[in-house]
Amino acid sequence: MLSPAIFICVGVVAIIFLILLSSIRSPLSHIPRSWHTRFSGLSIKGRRIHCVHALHQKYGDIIRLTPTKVSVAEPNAVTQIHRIGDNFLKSRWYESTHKGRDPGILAMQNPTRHAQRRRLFARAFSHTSLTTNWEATVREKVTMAIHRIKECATEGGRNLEIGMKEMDEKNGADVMKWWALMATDVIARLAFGESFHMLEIGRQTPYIDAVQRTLLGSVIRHEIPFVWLVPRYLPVKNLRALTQAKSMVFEYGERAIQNMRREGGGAQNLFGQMEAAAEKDDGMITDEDVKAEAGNLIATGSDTTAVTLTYLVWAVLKQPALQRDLEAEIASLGERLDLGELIKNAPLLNSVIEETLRPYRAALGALPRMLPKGGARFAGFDIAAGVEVSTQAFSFHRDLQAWPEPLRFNGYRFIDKSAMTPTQKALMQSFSAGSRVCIRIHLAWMELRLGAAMFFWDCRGAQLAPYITDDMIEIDNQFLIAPKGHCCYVVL
Ligand code: HEM
Repeated sequence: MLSPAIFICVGVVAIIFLILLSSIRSPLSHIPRSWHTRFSGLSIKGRRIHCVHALHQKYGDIIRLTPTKVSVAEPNAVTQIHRIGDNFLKSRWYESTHKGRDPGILAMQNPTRHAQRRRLFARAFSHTSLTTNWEATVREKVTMAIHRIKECATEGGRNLEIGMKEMDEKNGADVMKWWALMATDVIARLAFGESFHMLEIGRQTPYIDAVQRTLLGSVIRHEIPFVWLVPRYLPVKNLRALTQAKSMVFEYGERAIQNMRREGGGAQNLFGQMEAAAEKDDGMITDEDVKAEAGNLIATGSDTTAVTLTYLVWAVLKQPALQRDLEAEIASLGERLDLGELIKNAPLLNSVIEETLRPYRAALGALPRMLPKGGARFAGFDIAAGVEVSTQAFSFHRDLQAWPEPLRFNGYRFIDKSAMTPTQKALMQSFSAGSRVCIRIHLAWMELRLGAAMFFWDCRGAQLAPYITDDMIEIDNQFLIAPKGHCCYVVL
């Protein structure tokens, strides 16, 4: 019988042999790479976007990440991958995170099913439908968030004066927390037909904890699959909660179905509207679809907006001259802060939002796609069909050739859009592009405009709390990005 030591040695030799074999047989041997990505992608896990960016800076715009995966930052290639009709389908990773269940619109691979699902969402999420049916709800939630921020920031300012300097609710308003509660309350109203009242209670519900665990679980499963197998067999509560979160999210979707049945196809019920659209379209939306999409809406619609608004406030408060200019522009618009006015007559506000989305677009990391039949040629490199290519906005939104001083936050950068070069226009993919562009782009813009405008109207003169360091705001990334300290406190 083999001793355990021999057994382990044979296993290690077999693994090394397989790694060498996959490296030798890789169809990507001609693509620039570091010595380690020639063999595996293990070294880029963890701080993925930073590692991939560093590799791009060293080896160029087209690099090999593993023996079977490529990352692309060359402007023409990025545009081609995210263009309508070029058939770069989402990679298998998306659907693998939803084994055995409807993946929902974000993860769907099949282009026909995806187009059908998008059509069902289209009417409810058009700019006109949103302003007619949802502006009042969004405005109400933003107003409440700003009220809570102002309250905490004012108390924080007073306490700091008397020398209380610890990072604490009493010493400032954590804008990241309040933006997250605001965005989640908005999307819960849309998806479930009821508010979760998180702004009123000041914290997130267990359901939102479960949604966040689901996202974390998907990332772990993708990045380190063998580690994912372990938690379900360990008697540790938090680890088991991680693996059970997805079922909880799915089951909670029942609430969305009940509300949909109660409210029918009314303008204030998203799924009711989708069901009505499906009937007209000769299609259908099942209860399972509603459950999947309700969870998806919460996952995609909360932290994306909250992180963007957090970085926006931080970046503006870091530059007092920019803050003064922005506050003056908002003050000139009148107390109502009409959405039409914010779109047409607030060039600095819109420029600051776009500039925030450049280095801090919430989904800055890799968006993986499969190369279609016939493969592609990117920047002189032929890549075979079926290979996974990903683009990461973290790299092409700070491309040294495309953007002057890409690492500087320049709130005035997008004031004169006619001065943008064709490359900048092609690369500025704040909400991605092509057929998989963010479907709630109008809702996101509404929340960003109202959130930023009301903040700089009501919290004029706000400052970053003294204990908020640049290091705490550094980008941490999983699927989305977030400040490393997971908070950003301000005082008045
Ligand atoms: C500032 C806020 C936001 C940013 C920066 C953002 C960004 C993005 C990006 C980059 C994608 C492409 C993802 C991919 O290819 O895998 C995307 C897709 C998507 N986003 Fe957003 N998003 C934002 C807000 C929202 C909100 C508020 C919702 C929901 C209420 C939402 C729902 C979705 C959905 C469902 C998709 C998938 C679309 C499809 O595949 O057809 N997003 N978003």
